[in-house]
Amino acid sequence: MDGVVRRFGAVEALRGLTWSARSGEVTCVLGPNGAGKTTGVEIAVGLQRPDAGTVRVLGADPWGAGAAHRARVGVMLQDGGLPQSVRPVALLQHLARFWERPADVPALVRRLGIEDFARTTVRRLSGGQRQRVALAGALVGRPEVAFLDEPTAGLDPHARREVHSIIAETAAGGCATVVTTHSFEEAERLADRVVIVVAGRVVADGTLAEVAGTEGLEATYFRLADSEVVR
Ligand SMILES: Nc1ncnc2c1ncn2[C@@H]1O[C@H](COP(=O)(O)OP(=O)(O)OP(=O)(O)O)[C@@H](O)[C@H]1O
Repeated sequence: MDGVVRRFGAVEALRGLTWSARSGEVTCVLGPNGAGKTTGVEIAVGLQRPDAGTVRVLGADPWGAGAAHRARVGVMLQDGGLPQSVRPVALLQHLARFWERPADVPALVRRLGIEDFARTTVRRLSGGQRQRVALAGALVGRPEVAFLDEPTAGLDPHARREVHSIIAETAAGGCATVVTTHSFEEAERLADRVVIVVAGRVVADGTLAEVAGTEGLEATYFRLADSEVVR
C-alpha cells in the first residue's frame, strides 16, 4: 500500500501508510494499540475503502475485487467473524469445498488441536479455541497472500508454538504472510521483514536485521514509538 489515508470523523487512523509484503516471506507488522494495524489489514482485504492512497494485493485493488481475487487471499481478523452455531470441523470442511486445492483439513485440525473441542459449537468455544479455528479458516484455501491479525494473542504456549510453525511453513510454501503482533519474541522468531506502524504511519520497514540493527527490535520499537508520540 502506498500513501494510504483513512479517517474516522476527526480521527486520522492512517496518515499515508506505505509498506509492502513479498511472496515467500513473513512480514510482521508491529505498533501500539490504535496505531492503525487492523485498519490497514481491513483495507488490504477490501473490507474498508481508503480515503486516499493506492492498495494493490496480487496486482488488484482489493476494494470491490471479485471472488476470484478473494479466493487467493486468506484472512484472519481479530473478532473472527465466524458463524456461531456450527461445529469447527464441519465449518472447515465446508470452507475447504470452495477451493480447488484446499489444505488437508484433518491435518490442520490435528495440528491446531481442534479435535479436542470438535463437538462444541463456535459460540461456546473459548477465545483461544475460536482463534485456532479462525486461523485454520484463513489457511484452508492455501492462499497466495495471508493477513493474520494477532494470530497468537491469548493462545497457550503449545498452540502458539504450533501456530508459529504453521505460519513459517505457509510462507515457505510461497505465501506472502502478513502477521500483526505485539510480541517482539514472535516477530524475532517469525519475521523476514518487519514494519513498525506508529500513529498511522510507517516508522520502520525492512528485514528483521535492518530494523533491529544493533540495539535490537524491542529497543528500536520503543525509541521510534516514543519519539513519534512525543512529536
Ligand atoms: N470504525 C471505526 N470508527 C471510528 N474509529 C475507528 C474505527 N476503526 C478504527 N478506529 C480508530 O482508528 C485507529 C486505529 O485503529 P486500529 O484498530 O487500526 O488500531 P490497531 O493498530 O489495530 O490497534 P490494536 O493494537 O489495539 O489492535 C484508532 O484510533 C481507532 O480508535
